[in-house]
Amino acid sequence: MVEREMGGSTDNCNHSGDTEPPKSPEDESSERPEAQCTQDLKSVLITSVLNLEKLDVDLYRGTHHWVPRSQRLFGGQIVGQALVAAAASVSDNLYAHSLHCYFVRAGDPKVPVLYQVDRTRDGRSFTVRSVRAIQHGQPILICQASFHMLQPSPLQHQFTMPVVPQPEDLLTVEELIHRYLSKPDLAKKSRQGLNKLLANEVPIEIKPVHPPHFYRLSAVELRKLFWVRARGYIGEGNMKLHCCVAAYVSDYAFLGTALLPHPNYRAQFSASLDHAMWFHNTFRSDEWMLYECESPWAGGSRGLVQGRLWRRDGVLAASCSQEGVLRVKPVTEPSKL
Ligand SMILES: CC(C)(COP(=O)(O)OP(=O)(O)OC[C@H]1O[C@@H](n2cnc3c(N)ncnc32)[C@H](O)[C@@H]1OP(=O)(O)O)[C@@H](O)C(=O)NCCC(=O)NCCSC(=O)CCCCC(=O)O
Repeated sequence: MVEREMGGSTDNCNHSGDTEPPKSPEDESSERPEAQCTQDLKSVLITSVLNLEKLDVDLYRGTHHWVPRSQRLFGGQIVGQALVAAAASVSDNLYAHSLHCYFVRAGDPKVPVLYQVDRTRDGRSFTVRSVRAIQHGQPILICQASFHMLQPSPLQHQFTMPVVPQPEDLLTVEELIHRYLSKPDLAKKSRQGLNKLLANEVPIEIKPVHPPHFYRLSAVELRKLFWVRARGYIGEGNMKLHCCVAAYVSDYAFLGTALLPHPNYRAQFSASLDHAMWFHNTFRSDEWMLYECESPWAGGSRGLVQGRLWRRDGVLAASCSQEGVLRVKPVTEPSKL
């Protein structure tokens, strides 16, 4: 499996010029001490979704775990698996620092995905890989990923992390749904929809910062903020893997951010057209990170969304950007949540 080839416990994400990769607080905190984590289930993202089968040199096969109701493959899965395939032929002293993808066809959940890697360039400081995700002989995703060696610099800056409640003070999506389901006057259609959501086996834990905005579109808050982490244990060390998990996580409920300013419309057809990520510092995708999502623009049946993944210590871990097709229809009845 590719994971074993990915250079084991090396740190392979870009650092913002530090000589030593910054320790995230969780590495020092006792939030999930290694001893306790060994009792946690190893994340299915690692054991299955991002554990590609090597078929030949630069050719891998990925399987599916969770498929959205749209029955097209989840974009984050294809991006995460493509990054695993790209990283497999990159040496341990290089770190994933960016990726750019186009989703050119819907993924078919009935068949696996093949990942064909082209070793585009091995430069002195930067290495680039191109990946085609293929089903039925046709590309569903084209992706370029770039890797950089550690090159410290005095030039460093970042935005400031938003001030929000800590994850320990918030409820998970599942806890919120159970709270909504306990309402006796909940509309039958809403109850059915929420039970379907509960049945999802999404391998990600989410704690919305503003639950009503998370479920009931309101034009008050034009940003979506939620704490997010991979379900289960991944552990320290292999930053390539954490970048692949972050790629998976970054596409979840991302495009929907473009609907926030339009509470009177809902998506009739939505799909990610592209996805770009930049990895800035080390992080643990199996520890809580704050995902700050906003939409600077929408029009012409498309919406642009941008996201920042923050470590709890305020360090910016990664930035994401995506445009999607958004065909909408008016909301006929207000949310009954
Ligand atoms: C479909 C893609 C994006 C474009 O392919 P193209 O061949 O150009 O198709 P369209 O012409 O767009 O037709 C698609 C579909 O839409 C119908 N259609 C077309 N024009 C209109 C219109 N003006 N009004 C209404 N409907 C229209 C058309 O008839 C077709 O319907 P169908 O015949 O029933 O299919 C193509 O490039 C593509 O599929 N790319 C892959 C996209 C993808 O799979 N992305 C990753 C998965 S999506 C994801 O993971 C995020 C989900 C977002 C949820 C969230 O974050 O909240």
